[in-house]
Amino acid sequence: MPVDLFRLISDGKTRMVLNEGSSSGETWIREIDAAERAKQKNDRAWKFVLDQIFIAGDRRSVKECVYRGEGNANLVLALPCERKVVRFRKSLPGKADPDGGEARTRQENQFLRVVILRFLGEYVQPPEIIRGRPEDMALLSEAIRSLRPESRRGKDIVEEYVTKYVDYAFLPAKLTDSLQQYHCSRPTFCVEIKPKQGFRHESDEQFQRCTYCLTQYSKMNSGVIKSRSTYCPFDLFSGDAERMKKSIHGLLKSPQNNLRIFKNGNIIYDCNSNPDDLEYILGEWFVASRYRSMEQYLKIFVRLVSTALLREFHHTPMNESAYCPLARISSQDCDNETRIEQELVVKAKKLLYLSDYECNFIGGDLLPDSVLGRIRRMQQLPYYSTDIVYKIYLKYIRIWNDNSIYSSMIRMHSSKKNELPIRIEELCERCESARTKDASSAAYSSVNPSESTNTLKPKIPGKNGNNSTASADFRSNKLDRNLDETEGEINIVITNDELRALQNYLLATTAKDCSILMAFQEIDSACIPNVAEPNVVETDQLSFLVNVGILDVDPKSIHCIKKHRKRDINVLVSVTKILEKEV
Ligand SMILES: O=P(O)(O)O[C@@H]1[C@@H](OP(=O)(O)O)[C@H](OP(=O)(O)O)[C@H](O)[C@H](OP(=O)(O)O)[C@H]1OP(=O)(O)O
Ligand SMILES: Nc1ncnc2c1ncn2[C@@H]1O[C@H](COP(=O)(O)OP(=O)(O)OP(=O)(O)O)[C@@H](O)[C@H]1O
Repeated sequence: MPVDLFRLISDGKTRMVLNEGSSSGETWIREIDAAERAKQKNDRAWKFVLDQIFIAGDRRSVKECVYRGEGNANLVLALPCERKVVRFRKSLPGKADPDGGEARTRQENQFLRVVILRFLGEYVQPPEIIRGRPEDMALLSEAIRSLRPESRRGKDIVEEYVTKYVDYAFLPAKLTDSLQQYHCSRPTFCVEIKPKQGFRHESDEQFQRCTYCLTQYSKMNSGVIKSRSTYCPFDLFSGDAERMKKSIHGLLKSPQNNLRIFKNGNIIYDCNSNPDDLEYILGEWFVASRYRSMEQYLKIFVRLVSTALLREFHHTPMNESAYCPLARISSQDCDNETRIEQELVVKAKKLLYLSDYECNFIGGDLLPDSVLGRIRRMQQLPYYSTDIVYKIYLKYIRIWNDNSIYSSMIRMHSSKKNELPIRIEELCERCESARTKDASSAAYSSVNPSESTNTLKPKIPGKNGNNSTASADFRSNKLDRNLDETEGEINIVITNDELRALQNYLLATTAKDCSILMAFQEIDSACIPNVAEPNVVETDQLSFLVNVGILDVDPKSIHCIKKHRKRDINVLVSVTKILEKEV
């Protein structure tokens, strides 16, 4: 834009330029006007967010009901007037993205719309992106500090780009609006389950226990939990009534970070609760039931939750073409180089065998459009064994980063045939030309969503093989990214199948870490509103309106492959340590 024009616009004299203007000047002005309108709209949206969070007129105290929860990466606050939540990315001190999280947030949003929706359909509702002000983040962070669990306070909310999602702890207005005529205002109860891994590939069948059950040993060993849970994801994903009941009982007994119950958006049962409180909680929930014993309450709870997990709520096309098998790999890719030390594996296997307990890996039928069916199907995406995925990771990590891997994935999933978007030779040329450019130039230069899908910019390795910009990897703030000297070679070309294996492994990881939220509101059977049939569940002479959503479907950083390798070794060490004492 010409400097004079810029000055005039920033002086607010746009009309004058329009009168004199050239056509290109007018285009600039239209763009600036649109940008200004968008900014004003964003500022209003942000103010509305803050007004719902802070106590009126006091920007230092938040309303108690707004803190919803947090995980490792994000903190979530409820927006009570809108039935929405706002999700803030957390960062370690000094590790926030320099662009306020803009590039990452935009790519995550695009990943969700283009890739995730094709797997999980309408169980996921894409968010709205809002840009807050850094000074408000500091105020917010201070004001909510006391509401946060001690163990999560190491990270803070700093980045100004935030996302606003539907609040799945409540029913959507389209279901509840019709209730108003019946003056029905019963509380909404919500059950959150983080089911974890309910499917494993044949190539990963090493142990008689599943990843979740094995991870319990390392959590015990590190003191995160006091006793191992009896919950097994394979039982939940089996679809079999008895096995599901067993798994739900396991979750209630030891909720850990896998089960939470909310009443009107407030947490009433989680890992900090006493299981003895359950009787009171369920009694309050099923107050209209003619039953009164804990056993009977549990029966209703299990039926209700199982029905919500197994029922088909939405029918949207699934991305079946993503499941085409990978080419067979050559025998040299199966060598021992990147396998976990066999001695440790054998020892753990033997101890697990002696412990005389195994997970039931038999997977039952799930309806394809049920929430469990959708999640399990995504976990089934083809990839080579975890050993080989780790090997591919080490081989290419100097060339591929989160930005390049997800840009290519988004392009692949946008294409009708699900083809890899780029010829491998083309990628090579790009790597070569990128390397000859100034190593300090940004690998992740595009924050424009349309650009980020159309250009693949491989990362430019720095001196030690480290990435030249932080933002090329989404979760750079929480991973040790100092690559060993031996890791990665630059002059090698990834094959289509290797790239697909990496991408599918990451997608499956997202599906192994997402959460399901089920909201229930009891209604009189006499006044069942005119809503779609799947949203009404009738059990034990009670009727409920139900809604189911999936959350936390963020793209996983490519470096989680390395993290998983460490986790798996740690798990086996913990298994041997604990079982040596037990068996
Ligand atoms: O590796 P896992 O299976 O222990 O899963 C991690 C979760 O641990 P969990 O076992 O569910 O307590 C972990 O959850 P917590 O922090 O333990 O609540 C995160 O969800 C982590 O994802 P990310 O690194 O934040 O993207 C999860 O890491 P990813 O596996 O998704 O990379
Ligand atoms: N759309 C939503 N509606 C209702 N509650 C939500 C929503 N999104 C998140 N929450 C609540 O906030 C909590 C933390 O959110 P989220 O799972 O996104 O955090 P995270 O840091 O990404 O988790 P993880 O540690 O699994 O990576 C959830 O467990 C859930 O209770």
